[in-house]
Amino acid sequence: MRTRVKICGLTREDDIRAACTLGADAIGMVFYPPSPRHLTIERAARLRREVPVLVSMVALFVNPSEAEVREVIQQLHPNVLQFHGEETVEFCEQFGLPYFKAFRAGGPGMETAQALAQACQGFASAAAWLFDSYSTGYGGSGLSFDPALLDEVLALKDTPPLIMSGGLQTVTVGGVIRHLHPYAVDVSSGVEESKGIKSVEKIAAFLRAVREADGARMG
Ligand SMILES: O=C(O)c1ccccc1N[C@@H]1O[C@H](COP(=O)(O)O)[C@@H](O)[C@H]1O
Repeated sequence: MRTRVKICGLTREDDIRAACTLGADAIGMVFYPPSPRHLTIERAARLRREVPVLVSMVALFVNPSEAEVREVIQQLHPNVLQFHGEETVEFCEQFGLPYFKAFRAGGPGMETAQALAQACQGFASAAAWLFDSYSTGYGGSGLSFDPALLDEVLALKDTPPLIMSGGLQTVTVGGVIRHLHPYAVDVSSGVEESKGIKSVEKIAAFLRAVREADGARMG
């Protein structure tokens, strides 16, 4: 199966058009005010029109209120919700939409492979488990993490699909795909010129690297 690609933290129409034209499977929009990639509902509504049918729009939150999530759902009709904070499983499930639960590997309560696997198992209803590095800003940091922290997760049976993120770049994504065989990869900083400003060349190179790694895996 080919590796799906989510490009996250887009803030410009041109970047969304380019990412979708080049073959991204999902576009992430950030609804977390401290992030330099944060979008207001009004801005996101304009960007939403650029996401073509059959490409997923993922709405990313960090410890949001229920009302904030409902407002985004009502106004923007995301295909998937991504929860990147300390949300509970009950909170994530209540919206009736598929959701990705992000785990910040190496962070509080997830310092070991065993603790990380235990944290994940509480979210069996997630559409995917997403693995990011730990950073005080919650994500989009460009930092990677030690893949050994995933050892126990990879040994689990019947898990939701796994999405790898955390400082992925064109030069590193191939190795991640070859070693971990994730369902998808998620990138933000690695395809940017500056925070929130994507580079079409970097997006193209990243997608090329994913296809090359998939080609090598499938022989
Ligand atoms: O993109 C952000 O600004 C962001 C803010 C808060 C939480 C998560 C955020 N993005 C997610 O972070 C990871 C890793 O990003 P990077 O490639 O290391 O920059 C990714 O899953 C983004 O969806």
